[in-house]
Amino acid sequence: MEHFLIEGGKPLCGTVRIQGAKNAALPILAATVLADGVHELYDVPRLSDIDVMGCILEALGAKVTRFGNRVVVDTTTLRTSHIPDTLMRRMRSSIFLMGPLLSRFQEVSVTRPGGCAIGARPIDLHLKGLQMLGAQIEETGDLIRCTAKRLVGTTIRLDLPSVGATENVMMAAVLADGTTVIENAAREPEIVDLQRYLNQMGADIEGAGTNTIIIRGVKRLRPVPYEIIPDRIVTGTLVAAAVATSGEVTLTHTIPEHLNCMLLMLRQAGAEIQTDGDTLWVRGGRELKAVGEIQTEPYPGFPTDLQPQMMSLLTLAEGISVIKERIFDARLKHVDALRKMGADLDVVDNSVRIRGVSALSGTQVKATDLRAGAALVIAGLAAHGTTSVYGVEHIERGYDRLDQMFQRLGGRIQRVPDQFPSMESGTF
Ligand SMILES: CC(=O)N[C@H]1[C@@H](OP(=O)(O)OP(=O)(O)OC[C@H]2O[C@@H](n3ccc(=O)[nH]c3=O)[C@H](O)[C@@H]2O)O[C@H](CO)[C@@H](O)[C@@H]1O
Ligand SMILES: C=C(OP(=O)(O)O)C(=O)O
Repeated sequence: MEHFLIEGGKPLCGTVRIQGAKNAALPILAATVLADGVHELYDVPRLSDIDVMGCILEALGAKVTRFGNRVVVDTTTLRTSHIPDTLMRRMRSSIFLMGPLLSRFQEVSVTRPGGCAIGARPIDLHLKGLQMLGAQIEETGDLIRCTAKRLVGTTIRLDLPSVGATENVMMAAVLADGTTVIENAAREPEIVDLQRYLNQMGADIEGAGTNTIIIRGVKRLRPVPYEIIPDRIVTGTLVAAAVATSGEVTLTHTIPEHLNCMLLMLRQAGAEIQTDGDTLWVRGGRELKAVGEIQTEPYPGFPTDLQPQMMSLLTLAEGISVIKERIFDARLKHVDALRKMGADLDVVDNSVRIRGVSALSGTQVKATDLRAGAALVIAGLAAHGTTSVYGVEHIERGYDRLDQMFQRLGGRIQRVPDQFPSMESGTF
């Protein structure tokens, strides 16, 4: 096992190109099973979650090959719609295959997906959506078997705007008979990207990005080459790191408007931010100011996937800020590690009251999930002294070589082997 060893206190400086978006690439890879043929996807980040999706597609019979950031998926050899439990459990996004496999094979069998330990993450809305399209669902022990001779379009009102359920229903409905309307749909940019991809394959979908998505079923789809959008969460992570270290960073290959809510907060905190087309420039002020209250919300609100990183930054902002996590019920596991680094944080229910301190100090901390890991790396880069961040495997789910990205910005971060295996097992 390896960990990140960070020598903090150096402002980040320089230019980085942002990777393709994990949360766009995963459903798009799942959607390849909707059409027979050879699919070419560009700007697919090198992440462990993408590797797991590749393994699942191969277990289904597809051939998956990576050439740098281009991934080629040949779905002509698909032969089964059963996903083994060991693969289902490896990430949340395994569930994205349910809708497309049901559409292609008229049946799919899966177990519950795994994923980061950030709270209960039921799949009731996914199942309800598929049922409303005409699927029969049987649960035997851990196995969920879903069958449908025919999927038929209907109006589906989601109880809450779930990103995954919106995407799963879109993918199941695209080849269904008639028209499906998803009301109270999630509006995230990755859903717009999925719509764009499916439409280029021959689908007839409109409304992604609003809370009503209309999917008119078509007879067939065909493979098309497609480039994944830039990752807004990685962009936000780098912006937060630049501001936390009082650095000056230029990010290329971004879509700045996907981060409007966070950029507004950072300007309030004292950062200077400019955008020009797909380039985002940020300079952290020397004195950071608290920002009042931030609540995580579905897009276009403040993203839960940037909450831990924003918290790291606000631990250094003068005054009191409050962050309330409203999407997941257990996404505050980074709080203890930040406290260990000297942050002044009080937790009440799902709210954290942050009293800014003048400095953090380096120590040994452990990432408990993907974005918590990114937050601890930011804290380490800003802290005095040396920080060791364990749990790198969580970070690799969503960041394409995070250490090298920060090194390019002058960050003193290295990936080093764990000397004491016991560090991995609970000395934190
Ligand atoms: C691969 C991917 O795109 N992951 C993102 C996606 O996850 P994911 O699609 O899993 O997140 P959802 O939008 O579905 O979850 C939002 C909330 O809805 C609840 N819920 C969801 C489905 C369901 O059937 N029943 C239910 O109650 C969840 O427990 C959670 O409290 O959106 C999240 C919210 O922006 C992000 O943090 C994740 O990074
Ligand atoms: C929670 C996340 O991802 P997933 O839904 O894949 O677990 C994330 O990207 O922060």
